Amino acid sequence: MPHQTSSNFASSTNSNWLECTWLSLTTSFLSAKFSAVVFLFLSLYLAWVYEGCRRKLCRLPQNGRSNVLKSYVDSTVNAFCANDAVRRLARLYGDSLFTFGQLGMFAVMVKAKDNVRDYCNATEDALSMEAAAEDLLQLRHTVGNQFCDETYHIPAIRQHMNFHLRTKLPELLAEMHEAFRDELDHCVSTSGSEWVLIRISKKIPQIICRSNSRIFVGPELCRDPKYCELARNFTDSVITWGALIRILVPIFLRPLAGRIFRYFHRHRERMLEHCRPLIMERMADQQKLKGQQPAHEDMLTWLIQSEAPENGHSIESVAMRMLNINYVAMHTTTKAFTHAVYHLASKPHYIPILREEAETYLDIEDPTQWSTHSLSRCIKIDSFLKESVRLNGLGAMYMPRKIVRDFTFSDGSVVPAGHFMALAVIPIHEDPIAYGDKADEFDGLRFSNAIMKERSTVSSSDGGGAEGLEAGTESDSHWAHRLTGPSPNFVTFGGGRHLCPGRFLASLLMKSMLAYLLLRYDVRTEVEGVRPEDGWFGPTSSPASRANILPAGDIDFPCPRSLLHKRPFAAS
Ligand code: HEM
Repeated sequence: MPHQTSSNFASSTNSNWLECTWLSLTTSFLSAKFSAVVFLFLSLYLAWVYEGCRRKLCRLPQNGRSNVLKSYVDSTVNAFCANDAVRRLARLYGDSLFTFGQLGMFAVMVKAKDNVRDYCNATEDALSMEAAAEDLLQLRHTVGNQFCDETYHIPAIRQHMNFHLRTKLPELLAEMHEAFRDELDHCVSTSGSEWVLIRISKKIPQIICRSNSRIFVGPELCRDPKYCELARNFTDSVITWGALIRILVPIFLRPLAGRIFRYFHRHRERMLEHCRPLIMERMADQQKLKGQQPAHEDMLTWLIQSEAPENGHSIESVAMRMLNINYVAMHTTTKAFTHAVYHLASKPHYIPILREEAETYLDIEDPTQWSTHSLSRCIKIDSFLKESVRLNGLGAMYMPRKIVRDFTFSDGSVVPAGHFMALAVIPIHEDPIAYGDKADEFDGLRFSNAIMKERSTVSSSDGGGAEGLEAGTESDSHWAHRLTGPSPNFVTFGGGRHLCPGRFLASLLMKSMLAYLLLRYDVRTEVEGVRPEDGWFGPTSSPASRANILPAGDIDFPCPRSLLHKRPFAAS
């Protein structure tokens, strides 16, 4: 190996040093140039994004928005306190439209009574419910086009299900009765003397799912635990993942994220697996009977009887509609009823009042004997449920719509296309003009008292005494005060074009369940008189129990549970 001399070494070190210096000078010059270029592009990009956001924001109503940065910060902060933020903005801007930010998404909020009317009556080509659902929940990616495009489940509910509710009620009640027994009776004391802790939020979804499914898919499938699990959890997973995809995933990656979601959950395939034999049976039924009474009167039959979509009633199509019906029916009713049970458990002075009404109008020994007529006479139970959903709903932004073309309200306010709009349900439901000074306080008999007051006014002006209008009869028309009666001041079931067609079923089931609970159990919250607080994330709220993450057996866990105590069967 040749040895390097010191002079050689010195000269080579010198030349290396020069080379290195030259190289590092060039590199740093180039990297400075490169950094400058990167910096320039980044600044331009940020300026472009800023300008885009500014333009996007500046077309929205001035109320509720500020400069770009603050608006985006506010929209993130609002995600953790949507209820208080909406209340504050509504107080600040009165009846005017205002902009409400939620995790980088901005919606124009509507509150004034006349604006609510315009909003509810707007056509789909101006304010689109479907586009809003697709966009906000990414439904096309998470559940596919067929789920979004076909809508024949709406006439199936409106025309067939509602028509058959009266005759299907005994089945619904029988299933509810069985479900209550299966879910609660083995937990509660049979002696009727001890209080037993029950995590009621785990029980209510099972009872509602079984009862609804009894008239959707019949007696076998409604008791299948795997089917019930699918029917119960579908909505929550679609809503949660849809929102996460919208917030976190860039547009071009969303189809992939949707595929991954579908691959893991397999909602469509599981629904098909469960329903295929039943749908085939109903289809064969339809062909044989030709106009006669079908052997199975349930939602699957009603779907097949509804006007066929473009590609006919394929098995896949009917299964998708069933999935869609579970999507709208289960979590709404579950949340609404859980809220009501928490109100009842924390305000036990209502129990004797409501129980007395149930004992007066309903058969206390056999709930399957209850009829739509006898349930409609229970106006105090109806009122209690309505008051509960008035104050504790599904969230802060109701009936979201995508603005397809610029929309003008009758008061002249214009909102630009491309944005979202929603009803500010909290200030609407807490409006002192509609509900008086104590609008934000729970008064379980608010609506039944209003009905009684109107009745007494009508009967005294008739001069006919009380006999003209027997308390609790169906002959009088006080529908505005009923749970199912929509108005611009009560939008729990929506209003106008998309008014909930399932509200009669939801109301019947919730009234039956509350009456059943009152007739058979005592109920109170773990901490007496304290209603478990609702959980909020983003614009959605849930009864507190959703935060319930410890095993049900852990009775020391301080999260909300209800205490149920079995009563002797016919005790008053
Ligand atoms: C307490 C329970 C329920 C609540 C609070 C509720 C609430 C609502 C609301 C607010 C809307 C209007 C949505 C909008 O305009 O954006 C709606 C629509 C709808 N609901 Fe319900 N709902 C309940 C139960 C049910 C049940 C049990 C069914 C089915 C049997 C059902 C089926 C539907 C359908 C199909 C629509 C869409 C109607 C249309 O687009 O024309 N809902 N619901």
